[in-house]
Order: sequence, then structure tokens, then C-alpha cells
Amino acid sequence: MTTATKTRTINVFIADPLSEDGIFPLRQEQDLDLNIIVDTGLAPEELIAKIANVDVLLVRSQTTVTREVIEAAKSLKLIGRAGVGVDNIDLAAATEHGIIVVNAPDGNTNSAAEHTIAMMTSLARHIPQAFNTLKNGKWDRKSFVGVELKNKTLGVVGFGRIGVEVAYRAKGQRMNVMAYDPFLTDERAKELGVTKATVEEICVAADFITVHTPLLPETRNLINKDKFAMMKDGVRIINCARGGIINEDDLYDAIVAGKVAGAALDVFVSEPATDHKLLTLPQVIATPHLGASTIEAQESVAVDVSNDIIKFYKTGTVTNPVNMPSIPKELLAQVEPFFELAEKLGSFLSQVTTEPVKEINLSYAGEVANYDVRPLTSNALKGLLSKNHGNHVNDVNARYLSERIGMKINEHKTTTAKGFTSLITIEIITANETHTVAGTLLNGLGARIVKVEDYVVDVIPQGHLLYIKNTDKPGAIGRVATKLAEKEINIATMQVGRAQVGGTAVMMLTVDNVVTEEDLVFVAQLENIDEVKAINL
Ligand SMILES: NC(=O)c1ccc[n+]([C@@H]2O[C@H](COP(=O)([O-])OP(=O)(O)OC[C@H]3O[C@@H](n4cnc5c(N)ncnc54)[C@H](O)[C@@H]3O)[C@@H](O)[C@H]2O)c1
Ligand SMILES: O=C(O)CC[C@@H](O)C(=O)O
Repeated sequence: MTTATKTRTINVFIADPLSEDGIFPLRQEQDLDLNIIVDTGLAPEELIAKIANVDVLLVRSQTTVTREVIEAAKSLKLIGRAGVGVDNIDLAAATEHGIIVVNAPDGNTNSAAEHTIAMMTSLARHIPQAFNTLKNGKWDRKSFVGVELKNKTLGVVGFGRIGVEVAYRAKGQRMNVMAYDPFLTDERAKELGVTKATVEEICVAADFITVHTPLLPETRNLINKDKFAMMKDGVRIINCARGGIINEDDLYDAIVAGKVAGAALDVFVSEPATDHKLLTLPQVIATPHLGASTIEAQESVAVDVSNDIIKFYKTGTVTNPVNMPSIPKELLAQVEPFFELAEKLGSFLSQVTTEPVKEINLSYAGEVANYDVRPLTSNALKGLLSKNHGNHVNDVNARYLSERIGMKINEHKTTTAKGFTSLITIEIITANETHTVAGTLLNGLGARIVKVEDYVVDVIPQGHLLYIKNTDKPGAIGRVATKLAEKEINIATMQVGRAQVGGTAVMMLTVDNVVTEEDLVFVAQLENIDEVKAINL
């Protein structure tokens, strides 16, 4: 990732209405030169026409960030989603283009949970319908007999941030709560006082069912006609998560058939949904995607994404990444010192082979093995791919690009680091070759390459290196030094290593100048020199 200072203008394009208080961190930022453009309600083609020089795109849920938008955005580095759901962003396209996507996962949890409870209560007591009747001058007390929530069973499908908050509040209404989430453990269910259940068990037992999953291929149509068939007659359905988790046609049929007594919907498959057949049913109450529409939530999500934009440009890291491994700050701090080493080892290997890498084995040994090493692997892959992809490869897309070219990536952890506190060893396998390099961080002394192939070395991974394989015979080192001197290439450091006397040996030289292809040929022609490679780190 990049870090920036005031020397460059960063164009931040706000495409959906955001809380002005929420973007205050951006407005008052002094160290970065932010050019904030607010231009909302654009049609896709209008956004495409304006996005070429945009560095940061900020959206809520109205703007759909399609592949076409991403491809037109030649300078785009970051997409900020002021909210949770990122189903309006083509994540695959963003990742492919190395664009980091961040969201604000916590800022609207309360508001969405409160809205869900408001919708459930309104549904149980027909509040919107009764209000409409009264507004139209009719005092009708017979048509709107409701049901109590107390002692009813609420089924919560998707027990993440909002699902849990809904459960807390429903328990306050003295409801029994059943919950399903693939990550819900028995202990957590017990701790929260809910009954862990499957979706089917919820369908069979619940009086009210509310969904709180993201919209994913696995959750699309999660509640469909088969599930409605299992439900109790008179069940009530709430969706304040995403349109499409509940199949809209099947819900319509289940209401018309009298199976479902009513539905409260904040979200629809296609929004805005002003002309939807579900809205023609008196049993359906709805709001226009208002779950997160509170002053508090809007300020909070906008502050969160604004802070992440600033953090990205100042430190190169973000707090809420969507298309990168999300690692808590404290844990990230443990692996950050190894980032550069991992990248340099990858870069080193990319320069010792000319063949495409089929497989990479990354071994993390010692202390580093206790950490989440995924970002280290990304950095190593970035280093490996940068020879061919230049600065198009970054932490976001390094793994994606590697997998796209069919590279097999294997990570291995072990506690024994052979005398080092931490050791990262990377092996690449091509059609005809295998190469290995290992590196460590020396306390107070920085990064070192400590092993190349089978040879022990001690080299600072920086600058111009010459990696020479020779036959271990007297004179080889002197001849190399003399030839380099002839070419006016100054040797800064030199390391030699060998596996056995008289066998193959290696020389690792750091030199002050770039070594040209022509110079390499001269060195390679020297007696007992088998192979010479210039490596720039
Ligand atoms: N209406 C609104 O304005 C509004 C506001 C905020 C969030 N949302 C939406 O609410 C939903 C929940 O948000 P959140 O912040 O709680 O997200 P979250 O990530 O904290 O929780 C989602 C949960 O769904 C679970 N899940 C994933 N696949 C599942 C499956 N197949 N079956 C059951 N559970 C599954 C996950 O394990 C996770 O625990 C999202 O769709 C989000 O976009 C809507
Ligand atoms: O932007 C909004 O108001 C909706 C946000 C909400 O759907 C979310 O997923 O966070």
C-alpha cells in the first residue's frame, strides 16, 4: 500500500449523501491534500464519466459500484462504504484491480437493531395500517387487533452484530429467542440466553422470523417456499437486512395463501421499490431502507470510513478492510515488522528464476508462527509478482493474481526456527527449478537474508546484489573481484558459502552500482563460475 503526504492531491468523490458531521475528519485533515467532491444521485454512466481521476470513492447503498465503474476509475485506490453491506460493490473487480474496499461495520448496528424491533412491533400491532386509517378520518378499532410479543418465539437467522442486538432487545420484550448462524457456538448461545437452532427448526417453531445475514450466494432465497411450507400458520416475517434473502415471490404467495400473517420489510431485491407487488398487500408494512437512517448511525459510519481513508494514506493500513484479511490492530502490529522482509524475499526469488512459478511454499518458524501470517504471505507474493506486474500488484490483489495464474500457495508454521527467533523460508517451484531463500529480523539490526538455496549467508536485503554460483576452487573469489573492479563496480560486502569443500559454492555480493547484462556476461565467463544473477532489492 501507499503512503502519501501533502505533495499530492487526493481526489475523494462522495457519491451518496453522507453526514456532514461524519465527514468532518476529512474536511479538517491538515496533513493530506484532500480534494473532496460531493456529487450524489448520479446514474451509472454519469459516475463513469466523472471517475477517471478519483482516488477514493465513498458510497452508501444507493450507488452501485460496478466493474465498469471500477475499470473507468484509473486512479482509484480505495472504496469506502459508509455502512455494512457491500453487495452494491463489485468486490471481485475491486480486488482484481488492487483497490481496497473498507466498510463501517459497527456504526449502524444499534440503529438497524432498533429499526428491526420497531418493525416487528408495528407488524404485531398493525400500527402503520391503523395510522393510515385514522389519517383518512376513520376510527376503526376492530380491524387492527394485534398479537403480543411476550412469550412468542422469535427466530433470528444470522446472528452477527445486528442479530445479537435484536435478540437482546427481544428478550427485553420477554420473547423466547432461537438463533441460527454457522458460527454460533453452544457456549455463546448459552451466554446470550438463546436457543441454538437450525434454519429449519426456526421455521417450524417461530412466531416471528427475522433475517440478519449478508446477501451472499448461500443466503439468496434462504427463506423460500419450502421454508414457508414448514412454518406455523400465522407466522410473521421481518427483513431489515437485504432484499433477496427472503424470496419475494414466495413471500407474496405465502401471504396471499394465509400462511404468513404479515411481513415487515425495510429492504427489497431492487431498490428503490416504489412499485412492488408486496406493497399492494395490506399485511405488508415497509420502510424505504431506513435501518441505518439515524443521525447517530450516519455520523458514526461516515466518521469510521473517513478515518480509514486518512489512515490508509498516512500509514498504508486500514481498520475495516473488506477484501483483505481483517486483522485486529494489536495482531497486525506483531507482523508488520516482517512485511518488508517477506516482500524482499519474494522479490529475491522472482529474480533468481525466469520461469513461471507453479507453487510457492512459505514456512513461518519460531515466534512469527504464533501470528496471523496471511499479510506476510501477501507481501511475499507482492514481491514475487512485482517483477512482471510492477506497481499493479499490491497487498489487496497479490493473492488473487497469484491464484489467477494457477500458482499453488502453501503456508506452513513451525515453532522451531533453527537458532533464530523467527525465520521465514520461501521456496518456489517452477517447471524445471526449485529455489529457496530464508530471512529473519535481527534484534536492532533489521532484516537479513540468512540462507540462499542450501547455503548459509548473512546479507542485508537491500540495494544491488550479485548472486554467483561457482565451483569451490582457489582463485574464484579473486577473479570475480578483479573483473568487477575492471568494470568499475565497487563491492560493498561479500559473503561466501559452500555445502562441502570442492563442491558448489555461492557468493553473495552487495555492490554500489547496477550491474548490467553485459557485465554479468563477463563475470559468467570467468573460470569456475557457473551462474551469475543480478538482484535488485
Ligand atoms: N436495513 C439497513 O439499513 C441495514 C443496516 C445495517 C446492516 N444491514 C444489513 O444487515 C445484515 C447484517 O449486518 P451485521 O452488521 O449484523 O453483519 P454481521 O456480519 O455482523 O452478521 C452477519 C451474520 O450472518 C451470518 N451468516 C453468514 N452466512 C449465513 C448463512 N448462510 N446463514 C445464517 N447466517 C449466516 C454470519 O456468520 C454473521 O454472523 C447485512 O446484510 C447488512 O448489510 C442493513
Ligand atoms: O446506507 C444506508 O443507509 C444503508 C446501510 C445498510 O444497508 C448497511 O448495510 O449498512
